Amino acid sequence: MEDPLPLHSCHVQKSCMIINRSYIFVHGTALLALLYYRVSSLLEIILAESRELPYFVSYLLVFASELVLSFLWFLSISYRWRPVSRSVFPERLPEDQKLPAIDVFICTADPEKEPTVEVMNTVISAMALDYPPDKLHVYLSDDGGSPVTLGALREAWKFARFWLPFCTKYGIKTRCPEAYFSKDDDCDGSLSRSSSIEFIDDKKEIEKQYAVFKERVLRIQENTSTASKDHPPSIELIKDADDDRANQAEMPLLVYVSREKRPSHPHHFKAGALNVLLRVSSMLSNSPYMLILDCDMYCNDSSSARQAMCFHLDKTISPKLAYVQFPQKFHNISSEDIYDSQLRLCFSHMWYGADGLKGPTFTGTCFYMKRMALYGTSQLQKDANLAQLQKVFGPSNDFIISIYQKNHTNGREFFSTVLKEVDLLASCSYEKDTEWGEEACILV
Ligand SMILES: O=c1ccn([C@@H]2O[C@H](COP(=O)(O)OP(=O)(O)O[C@H]3O[C@H](CO)[C@@H](O)[C@H](O)[C@H]3O)[C@@H](O)[C@H]2O)c(=O)[nH]1
Ligand SMILES: [Mn+2]
Repeated sequence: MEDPLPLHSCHVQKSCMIINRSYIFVHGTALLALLYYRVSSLLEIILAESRELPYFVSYLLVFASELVLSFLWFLSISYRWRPVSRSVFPERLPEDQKLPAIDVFICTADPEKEPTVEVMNTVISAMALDYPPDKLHVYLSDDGGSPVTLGALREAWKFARFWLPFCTKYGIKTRCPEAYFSKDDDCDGSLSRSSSIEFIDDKKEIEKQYAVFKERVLRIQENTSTASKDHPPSIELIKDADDDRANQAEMPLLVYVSREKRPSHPHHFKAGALNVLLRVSSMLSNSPYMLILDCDMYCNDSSSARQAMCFHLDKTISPKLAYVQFPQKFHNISSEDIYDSQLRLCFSHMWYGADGLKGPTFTGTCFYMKRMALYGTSQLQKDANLAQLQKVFGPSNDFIISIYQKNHTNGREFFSTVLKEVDLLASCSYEKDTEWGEEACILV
């Protein structure tokens, strides 16, 4: 059988590489000449009979600082040595039923510091990714255990019921509602022009729904108490009031997860929250890939999941690939951004160089991760017994089974049957005396 067509291609940016290497050669030669000059002058000073101590010390300090700067420059060569760019071919991906499932992990901690409407926009944009809904599972971790976040998430689900079909019907590109409605043009969406009158009516209607959604979230914020550092685990499957399963099948799974927090136990901030999501999701969906997002991010390209799969499913690189990192784009930054808080240098330049050597740097958000890469199972002996596995992964046998099972499930059907196990996996003492945080974990 013929090899399938590659899902992605990688090109070395040749002209850029030639310019970079010429520059490295010129700069490197100048540096070597400078170092030669410094060393020989230093020897002259040492050998001279009338040596002035202050002059000698200051010369030494200047030389030391030049050595440090030269070393830093030397390290930066790696970003210029072999820049590459990659193209993806999502049209070559297998058909929807054969695509692997994805769990989306979103972390939030405090509704007073992280505006709830924005957090919900992140959730909605993830639910609206262009990916089969039965293969998409969105988990919101709420470290504050706040009724505000839970109430708002229920409202987000209700709004998503209108928003998702609207995006699909008109091929909307910007699937974060706040970003979509704050744009002036009506041209987002491949089908918006062809059926313009219907589109304008539908857009007005969905805009009204969005205003209602925001209003309800603001009302929830007025009436309920906020974040706490001392609360039991609480996991809820978000669904319609009538729980009509057939109807809900068109929606991704949406789960609220608030892990147990006690002042006496370390919670390891975002990394701790992600590790809980890793365990809890293994009981409900166990998807082989995960998208990790901070609560102030949104998916600005709905095709990102399919693009990521072009790398994860490409047999030429997938065995060695742990994550696909997307760049972060920053908004609301001062127009006088003199320190480049947008990190443009990183995303538009350094990553291409890093990718040409070993792969781009991990930024802690906006990446599609392979679940198995986090469990560290390759380090384990093949014939490890249950006691050894519990030492690594903790006391839950169901969780250990899920690691080796590898098949994806849809927790909507059996949520109530795994609730007890899920509570154990989200408890604050679960990782005690295990290798979580060392061998099996997310560290961000
Ligand atoms: O106890 C905590 C603390 C934070 N978070 C969440 O973690 C994310 C990042 O926290 P934030 O305070 O916004 O940190 P930043 O400095 O903005 O984070 C940047 O830098 C971190 C590493 O330093 C990365 O992990 C982040 O992805 C990156 O956006 C947010 O969604 C928080 O809600 C939790 O879930 N629990
Ligand atoms: Mn942040």
